[in-house]
Amino acid sequence: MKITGIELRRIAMPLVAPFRTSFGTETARDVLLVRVVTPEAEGWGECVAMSGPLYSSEYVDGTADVLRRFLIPALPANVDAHAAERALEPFKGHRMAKAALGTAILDAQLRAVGESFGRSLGVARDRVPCGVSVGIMDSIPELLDAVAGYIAEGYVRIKLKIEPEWDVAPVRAVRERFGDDLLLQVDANAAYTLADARRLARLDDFDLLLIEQPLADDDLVQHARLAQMIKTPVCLDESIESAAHAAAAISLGAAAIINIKPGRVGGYLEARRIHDLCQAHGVPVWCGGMLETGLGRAPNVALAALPGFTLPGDTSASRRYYAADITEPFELDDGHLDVPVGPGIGVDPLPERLDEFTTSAEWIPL
Ligand SMILES: O=C(O)CCC(=O)N[C@@H](C(=O)O)c1ccccc1
Repeated sequence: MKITGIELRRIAMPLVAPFRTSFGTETARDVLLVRVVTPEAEGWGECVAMSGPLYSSEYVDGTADVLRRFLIPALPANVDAHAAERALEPFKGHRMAKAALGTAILDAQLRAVGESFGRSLGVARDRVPCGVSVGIMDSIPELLDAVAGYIAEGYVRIKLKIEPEWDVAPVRAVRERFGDDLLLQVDANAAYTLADARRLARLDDFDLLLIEQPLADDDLVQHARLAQMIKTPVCLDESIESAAHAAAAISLGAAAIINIKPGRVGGYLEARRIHDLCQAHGVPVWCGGMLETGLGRAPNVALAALPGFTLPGDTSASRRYYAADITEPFELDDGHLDVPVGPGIGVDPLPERLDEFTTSAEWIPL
């Protein structure tokens, strides 16, 4: 495929409510979108990097810079998703930037031949069960109201953000209010250390599906030690940036479950490799979220339909974060989202909505 040019478009998307995690509070997303233009088709990729390097080392201005100065100029004249992945290999890290570019190329490539993303992955399901992520709140009554609302909307799994001083009490309150059958898990975003093991072991009383990223992103050995000290299965997110990381985590016993986020691991080709590796080792995976707009949500829902995704992911409806999405909104139906069936990622930005949220647009001719 010959790329005519690439657009780097920034949009500002207000969140319906502040979203608080152990590393900060989001009230709006400053999103970088990559649009790849070829004579046959256009493709879109959403970069999941946050405004600041708090979830990972990447941040949105940095991804735009590395795309403009290094990644885009490195693309061969004739490119497809695999060739692009090979061409970007020499550049260290910047996986979220690589993922956005690679996804836009993959989307254009699939649209050009009329193949859906799900079909290209070989998924066998046409819809996926959806979980929802619930931020840290100011009080437990407020948390219980929020959880009640999401359960009423049909979400099949609740994930609670936790941090020291907001962990055992909120989890106990949710368990007591909504019963033992509720699929419930927690996400610490690396807020604890091994010194907190005894505190984290108190969560074993609540039959959680998993505890996500309890310790530092760069410490598989400590996670393996913690896994020996608590009953709740350890799930890794920030620690897993590649199939090699996943293999190391599995062999060390640092992860019983893995959260796959295509943006975090450099794109959907690597996400697929991690899925296949985990399936070979009997390690369940689920699809994480980074507050994506519909452009990023669509390929995630297709990915989540692969057989190894046996746990509900953070593939929530658009309305969980946005009053108005830049695509037709993803709507929950009986706790599920339909896998898009159109060519490529299967959704298109709504032009007037996209323009409404655009803060900058830069055209890079190739
Ligand atoms: O549903 C979503 O898209 C968000 C799910 C979620 O909780 N994402 C968390 C995470 O650590 O996984 C996150 C939030 C904000 C920023 C980065 C990551």
